[in-house]
Amino acid sequence: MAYFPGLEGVVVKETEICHIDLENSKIYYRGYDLEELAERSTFEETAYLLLYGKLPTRGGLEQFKAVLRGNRAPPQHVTAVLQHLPKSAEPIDVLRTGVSAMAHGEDLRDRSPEAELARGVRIMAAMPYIVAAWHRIRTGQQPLSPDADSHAEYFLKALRGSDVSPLEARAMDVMLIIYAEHSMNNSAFTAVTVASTLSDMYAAVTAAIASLKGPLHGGANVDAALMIEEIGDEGNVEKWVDAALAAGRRIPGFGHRLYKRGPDPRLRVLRRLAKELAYAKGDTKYYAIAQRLEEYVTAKLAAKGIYPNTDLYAAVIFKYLGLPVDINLPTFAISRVAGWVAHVVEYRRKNRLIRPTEKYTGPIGLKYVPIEER
Ligand SMILES: CC(=O)SCCNC(=O)CCNC(=O)[C@H](O)C(C)(C)COP(=O)(O)OP(=O)(O)OC[C@H]1O[C@@H](n2cnc3c(N)ncnc32)[C@H](O)[C@@H]1OP(=O)(O)O
Ligand SMILES: O=C([O-])CC(=O)C(=O)O
Repeated sequence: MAYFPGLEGVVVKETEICHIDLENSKIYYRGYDLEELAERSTFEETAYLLLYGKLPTRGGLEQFKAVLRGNRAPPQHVTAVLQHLPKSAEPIDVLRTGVSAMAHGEDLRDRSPEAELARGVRIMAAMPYIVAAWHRIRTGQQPLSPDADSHAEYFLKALRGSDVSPLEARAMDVMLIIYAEHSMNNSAFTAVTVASTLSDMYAAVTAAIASLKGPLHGGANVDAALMIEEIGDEGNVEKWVDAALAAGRRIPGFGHRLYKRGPDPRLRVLRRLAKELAYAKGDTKYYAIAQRLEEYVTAKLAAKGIYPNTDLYAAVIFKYLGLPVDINLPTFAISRVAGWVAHVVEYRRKNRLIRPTEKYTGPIGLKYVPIEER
């Protein structure tokens, strides 16, 4: 039997959701160039595209936005659960708990793709509230549910409790578009694996959030931000990187299972956006550190197939948007839920239980020894 550690190169499903063209450094959502979506679309429109397979008409988009608006506040018991959690709880863990809690009280017997899609949209709608409410509860403030035109603006307003500039709302919107989907990454695979047992969408998204948390996946956008803060000045980059590599550490925001021959294509958009925000805010320090990191680490590690990934500049952009560092990670989830739900629904239409196998390397035929004789 073939053995592929880390399932590298194994095809688990056919898909029409995302195509990554490694030769030409391009990503397509449902056939549309991600860079064009980042420039011309909105998160709501892109999420609709991922979920329903086509760009919405104006009426379709308005209807979708109304459904999101109508479901921003999760069932009341979810806020009550948040209010009882220890204030030290990490926002990504609280989001996992919040999404899991959303399931309670709902009749989950209908597991058809249509019913799961409707649940997925409700989860997507409520995630910004859960993350923002948790941040406010842990800092002794009341959760907010502000008026806002877009998902991005709502999230920033609910989190910060202050006005959001058009540039900030647009920057968050671009981040949500860029992070929304990326083929069979670990969290999407986790969601699909859970859903393949015919479990429900809440369970699949809860598990996907748990996967995203890890520092080899979404957690890197927190580690990259902490690294940039620790480096503190672009002049310190080389010393910091040399010391980290000498200690056998991995540099967060670098390396990728797919991008071994060049940087992550999403970087082109994010680098530009980070620069725009840096100059608009009159504070180029974090952008300069990321740029120097990109140059120095690439020069050192490209021969090994290590290039910058999305999380390097995502960390810079979130810093300029004023996000507390540990909110970077659930912000990724607020976006990626679009991809998770799209994959679960697509897979459910031709469901087959996911059940790989393994190669046993332990002993067999050992003789049982009674406990008193061991
Ligand atoms: C949105 C996302 O999820 S993007 C990914 C975010 N994750 C990170 O940024 C965390 C840092 N990066 C990593 O840990 C890895 O590059 C991964 C997990 C993303 C991809 O890993 P893999 O494809 O399994 O690469 P693999 O582990 O085989 O690494 C190949 C070699 O490069 C090294 N390497 C990989 N990433 C890094 C890094 N960030 N810094 C330094 N060295 C690295 C490995 O140690 C290994 O070296 P070796 O051959 O001397 O043992
Ligand atoms: O594809 C991956 O393995 C990780 C990644 O970049 C993502 O999920 O956006």
